[in-house]
Amino acid sequence: MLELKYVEKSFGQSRPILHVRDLRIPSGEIVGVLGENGSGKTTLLKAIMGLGEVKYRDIAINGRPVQEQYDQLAFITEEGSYIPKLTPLQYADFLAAFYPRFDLVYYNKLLKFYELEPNKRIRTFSRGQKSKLEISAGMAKGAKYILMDEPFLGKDMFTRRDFLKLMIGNLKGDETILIVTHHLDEIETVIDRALIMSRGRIEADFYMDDLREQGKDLTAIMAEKAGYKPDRYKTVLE
Ligand SMILES: Nc1ncnc2c1ncn2[C@@H]1O[C@H](COP(=O)(O)OP(=O)(O)OP(=O)(O)O)[C@@H](O)[C@H]1O
Repeated sequence: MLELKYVEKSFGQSRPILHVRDLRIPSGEIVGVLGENGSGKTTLLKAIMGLGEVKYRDIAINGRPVQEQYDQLAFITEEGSYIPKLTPLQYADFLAAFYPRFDLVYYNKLLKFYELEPNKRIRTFSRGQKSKLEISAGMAKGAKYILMDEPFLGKDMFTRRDFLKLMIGNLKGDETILIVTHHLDEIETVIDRALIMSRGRIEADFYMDDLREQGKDLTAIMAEKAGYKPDRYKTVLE
């Protein structure tokens, strides 16, 4: 169970960019973290990871502070958590030392699948290759809590589909996954639960089965929660 009792982040005197209270995510859930640009999704994931300063932070995994159990967490981000001066194979040694459940066989399979050169320095990889390495490392850590910030960014449709299939296919069932994305149609059938963020708060929190029972889909509920006005663009053209 990942439990955010209270987390708040703000810059100066302005309105908090993150303000979340009493959010509980039981083990094994795949949760989509959704919302408009600037709604606080990345800030939420970073707060869980303990990255960046926050005003208040009371977050626990199974009742113990997150900072005591970073080996349980993997953060997959476009910014990259790899060590650029290392090669993928050297990086594997580092990962194996830090993550007790690191799966070298799976990591090597992913490197091969993504056609990543194991003995080339990561810093010399293209943006897309670095991103694939980030995913390979993140998925092979054997972490129980996997936080993904826009894992689809800059990836073509087939790479996105493969990634989802690979991710689902390798889960053991007790992993908790938080996935920030704007690709609603692609994750709609993958996630169990959705959080919709707005202005740093969780505006909606629901299970996909309940949404389907109501005959709604993610796009409709997002538009509803965001107060999307289909004609607003016309104010620019007038
Ligand atoms: N250094 C900063 N100073 C002031 N405001 C900041 C700073 N960094 C982020 N913010 C603000 O925090 C808010 C939340 O940003 P965040 O990156 O979490 O949004 P997001 O939901 O991930 O957006 P996107 O979908 O565009 O990636 C934004 O309104 C952003 O302007």
